[in-house]
Amino acid sequence: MQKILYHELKYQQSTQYTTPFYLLNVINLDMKLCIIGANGRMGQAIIESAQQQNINIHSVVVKECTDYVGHKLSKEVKILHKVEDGADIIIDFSNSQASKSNVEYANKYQIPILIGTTEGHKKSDYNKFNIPIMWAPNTSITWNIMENAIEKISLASKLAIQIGEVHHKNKKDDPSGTTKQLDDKINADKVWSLRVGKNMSMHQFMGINDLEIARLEHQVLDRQLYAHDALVICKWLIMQKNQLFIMQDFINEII
Ligand SMILES: NC(=O)C1=CN([C@@H]2O[C@H](COP(=O)(O)OP(=O)(O)OC[C@H]3O[C@@H](n4cnc5c(N)ncnc54)[C@H](OP(=O)(O)O)[C@@H]3O)[C@@H](O)[C@H]2O)C=CC1
Ligand SMILES: O=C(O)C1=N[C@H](C(=O)O)C[C@H](O)C1
Repeated sequence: MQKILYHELKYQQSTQYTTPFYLLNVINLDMKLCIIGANGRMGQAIIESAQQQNINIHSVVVKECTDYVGHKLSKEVKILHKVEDGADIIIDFSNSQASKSNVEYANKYQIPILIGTTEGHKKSDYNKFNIPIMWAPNTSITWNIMENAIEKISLASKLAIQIGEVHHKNKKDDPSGTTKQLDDKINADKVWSLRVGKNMSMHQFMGINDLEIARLEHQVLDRQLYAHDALVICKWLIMQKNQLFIMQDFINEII
């Protein structure tokens, strides 16, 4: 019998991103999706991921569009519904200024919304609404589990803390929304950021004292990760009550 080496097996299995088992009951739900910022890097990744998962893309919003009817898509997607005519959920990866008015709009038509944008706005801007809202500066489920661990480590041990991030050169905000949120929670002693290449996305934590060094790092190899996990979160969000949620609410309930 031919032996398959462990690393070969892993390689064969890992060529496509698969949904972790604990999320399968969430992912099987049906929903009609609206994507805001559909022509951007994340918008395109969401379209691709939704198509792979047979999720119904109901409507899209791009910058030039003023009446919330999708048009001028750079990928071929056939959708021309108005958002308010039947979308179950809105996913917003445009920019923070747009997000503020998008949430007003979502609230008017009672459509749950995931806010994926960073920079220039804060969670408390979205306290006053009566729809399910997810505030998600980083939609990676793995990262959010790590963020939870980092918070606990920072509380439990006396460490000098450094957090850092590396992102692609086209990223508009610096430091990243993820870094800002983490720093608000753990009050790091040093925060650094770098902008390199086209696709880079990495967050890092290091805590140090005389007796130990703790390091955690999360590197995203493809935006499909953020897109896939954002869609899982949307499926969870449409079942929730009218409230502002953070990613830790989702993590605590699902995992
Ligand atoms: N939560 C998460 O996990 C992640 C969050 N992000 C965040 O998502 C946001 C988008 O990132 P990315 O896709 O890389 O950026 P892009 O610039 O590639 O995409 C943003 C898109 O939104 C469009 N846009 C701007 N204003 C509006 C508007 N008023 N209505 C509709 N569309 C609009 C832009 O058009 P134009 O180019 O013409 O201005 C562009 O097509 C950023 O804030 C980023 O930090 C990114 C990755 C993961
Ligand atoms: O713009 C990006 O790319 C990313 N933005 C988010 C952030 O600002 O934290 C999430 C992730 O880092 C990718």
